[in-house]
Amino acid sequence: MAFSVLVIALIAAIVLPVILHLRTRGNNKPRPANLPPGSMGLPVIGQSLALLRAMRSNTADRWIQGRVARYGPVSKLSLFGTPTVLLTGPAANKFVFFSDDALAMKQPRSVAMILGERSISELAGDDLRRIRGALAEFLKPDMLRKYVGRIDGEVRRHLDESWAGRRAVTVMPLMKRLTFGIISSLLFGLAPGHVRDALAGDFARIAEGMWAIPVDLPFTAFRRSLRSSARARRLLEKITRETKARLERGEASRSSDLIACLLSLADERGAPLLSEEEIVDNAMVTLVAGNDTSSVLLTFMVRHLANDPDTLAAMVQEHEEVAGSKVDGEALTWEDLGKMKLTWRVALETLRLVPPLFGNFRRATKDVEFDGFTIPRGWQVFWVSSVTHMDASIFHEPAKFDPSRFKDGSPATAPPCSFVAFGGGPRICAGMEFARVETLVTMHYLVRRFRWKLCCKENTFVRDPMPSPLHGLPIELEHIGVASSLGKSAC
Ligand code: HEM
Repeated sequence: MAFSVLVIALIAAIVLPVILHLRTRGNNKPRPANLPPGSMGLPVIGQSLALLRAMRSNTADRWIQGRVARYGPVSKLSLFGTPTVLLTGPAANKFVFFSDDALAMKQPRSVAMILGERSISELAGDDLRRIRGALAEFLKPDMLRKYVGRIDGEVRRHLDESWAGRRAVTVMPLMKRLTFGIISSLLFGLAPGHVRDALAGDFARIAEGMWAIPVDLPFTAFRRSLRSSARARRLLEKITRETKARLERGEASRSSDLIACLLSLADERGAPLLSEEEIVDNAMVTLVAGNDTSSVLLTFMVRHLANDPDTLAAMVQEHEEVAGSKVDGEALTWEDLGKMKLTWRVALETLRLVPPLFGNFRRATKDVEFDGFTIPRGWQVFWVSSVTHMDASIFHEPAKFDPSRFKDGSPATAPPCSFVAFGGGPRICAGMEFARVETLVTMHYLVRRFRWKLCCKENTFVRDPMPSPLHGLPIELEHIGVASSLGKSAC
């Protein structure tokens, strides 16, 4: 049964698109002469399977570098059924991030089916500015400073429940649980419990489907993702209705959570700034964008610190100084986070070495030139972070973990758009500050309560599509005795 479904899926995924491609080939407009070098591979399939395979075997960086060595920093290929130009290097990154008029943030169609048609990743022009501005209202520092105490409470509760008293833990699933708890509390006001757990399962399946072959047949990752997305959407619609009622009764305010904030925004005529569909789609996209990325960062920080006792010792000192200025059990504040400079440098260096987002796509809205080549209208542009992050001419000894590169917050001598873990330009990660807050708060309690040793000597990871360390990073824990006292937290 499962085998025949697989065969049908393969036929649908490979043969049908080939037929479609052959039927529509004659209608294609002539291609410009100065296309970038590179092969388009097999019709429709192109290099998609090769890239996905390389990501799963942790050789995607090498795969991309192989193309750069062969064709140069600008090359053409075909990914997910669309002709694509791969762009690498700081100048190319800058071009991608600052060419909003010519390169739209258009995800493959399958992603829009999962995340909705009105999400920030699908919109352009005034709609995009309106949605981005609305999300910024919630994600801006002035707002986030109010949430430090709530995040502090989530972190301490998580460590008490899932780390305290254990001799060994597996880091990746725990960090996913923690960041999902934080983000679902702040975005939707969801308390710990089975609704939150069920939603976490749905979002895990949603993420799996986003980089899967988009075949909507039983037992495919894509079908599971669509189903989970529909279920998550129903829950968010219910939460949106309930939040609206609570706002009307004065039981919630604009700063309660993201949904309350978006519902409270009005245009100059007093009409709601966002429709309910836009609120739900953008809450979905913010959760997807913010959950796995932060958990990957925290997991790989734990991994790097296990191998770097000097950096860990310096971080412990930084956090003991912060703790020394507080009453026992008092929650962290925004001002405390400003003192955790070394910890943020460690985070940035971890992001340089293991950027959670391997790269992303744009779509050319018109024929556009870069480096003497034409990128035709309708083609995808694929930017990747790792090639720049591992360029020895920008980052000396690029494979070395060296947080001092980020002494002033950004790599001192690097050209603009060399460090692109958060993207860049007007579409730079909208949740960068949010990520900083949850990372610093988590690390504060982690390094003061535990020491750890890696259980696996082999230091590898796969991308599926997010980086995932071998076996989820099992570690042996040593408790060093700074117990949590949640009772006194500001939460
Ligand atoms: C370590 C953590 C994170 C990393 C590495 C990261 C990385 C990125 C990157 C690279 C982009 C830009 C993609 C592109 O230009 O193609 C992006 C966009 C975005 N991120 Fe993050 N992110 C992180 C955490 C978060 C968090 C915590 C949130 C929300 C709470 C968030 C919300 C968003 C949103 C909404 C966008 C879309 C912005 C737009 O399209 O204008 N991210 N992120």
